[in-house]
Amino acid sequence: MNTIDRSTDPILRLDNVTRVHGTDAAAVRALAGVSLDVHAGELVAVMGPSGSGKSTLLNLAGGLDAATSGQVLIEGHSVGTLKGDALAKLRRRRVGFVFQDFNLIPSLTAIENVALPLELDGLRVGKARRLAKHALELVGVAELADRYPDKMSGGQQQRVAISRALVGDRRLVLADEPTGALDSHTGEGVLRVLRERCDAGAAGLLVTHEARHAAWADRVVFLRDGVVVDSTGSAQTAEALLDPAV
Ligand SMILES: Nc1ncnc2c1ncn2[C@@H]1O[C@H](COP(=O)(O)OP(=O)(O)OP(=O)(O)O)[C@@H](O)[C@H]1O
Repeated sequence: MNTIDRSTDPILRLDNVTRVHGTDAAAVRALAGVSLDVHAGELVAVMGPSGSGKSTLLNLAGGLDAATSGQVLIEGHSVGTLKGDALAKLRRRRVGFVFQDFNLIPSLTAIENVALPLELDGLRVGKARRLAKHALELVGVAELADRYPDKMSGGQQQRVAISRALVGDRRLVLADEPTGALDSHTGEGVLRVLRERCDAGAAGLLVTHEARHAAWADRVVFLRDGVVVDSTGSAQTAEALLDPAV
């Protein structure tokens, strides 16, 4: 882990963000007044019980969802003011997502899936494929380059999805339980890649239920009922909060 320069602007800033899903009697306040900065070089773990707002936080951080109030800034760009193409471009260029359910496109091979965001951005196919190959190598699945998702195990699909999140020069990497489908050895490998990407200058948010995964992070933000109840440098403390018996 490296020294984080907090004197510069953060790559991700959440400023007093509230998100209410639904309206009237059905309204659920998933996040309430959350403020969080994630700087270049920093990996922040987000922990908390089911329903505490972790996925909502990640979706807002990546511009997949809009805040009810407050502001989300990615590299200084206010996500709430962007619409349509401009928002899609910001997400494609600056944000890498790793979802729980992979979201690979079934009709594309591994390398095509990874190269797609770069090609959408106008990179020439050859260059996009070279970068995609490198991203697959990083997580140890280069030999799967020409395989389709339905011919891969869950763990292999997950690693291809991680390659897609890391390809190019995304400065913000958002991962929701990225090791869910992996055995513990492969899972650790994926976290190491995420850690290395942050050490190389990206900012990362990692949602996890496991304290040993949170231990890869520089600090842990603990959510309960949509509120940050603790922000700590130690995964140990977070573990104790999750389970008072620890
Ligand atoms: N689209 C939605 N419509 C209505 N309520 C929602 C919606 N999305 C989330 N919620 C509610 O918002 C709250 C936070 O949900 P969220 O999925 O962010 O929690 P989480 O911590 O990620 O949970 P888990 O660990 O189970 O994935 C929950 O009460 C959930 O039911």
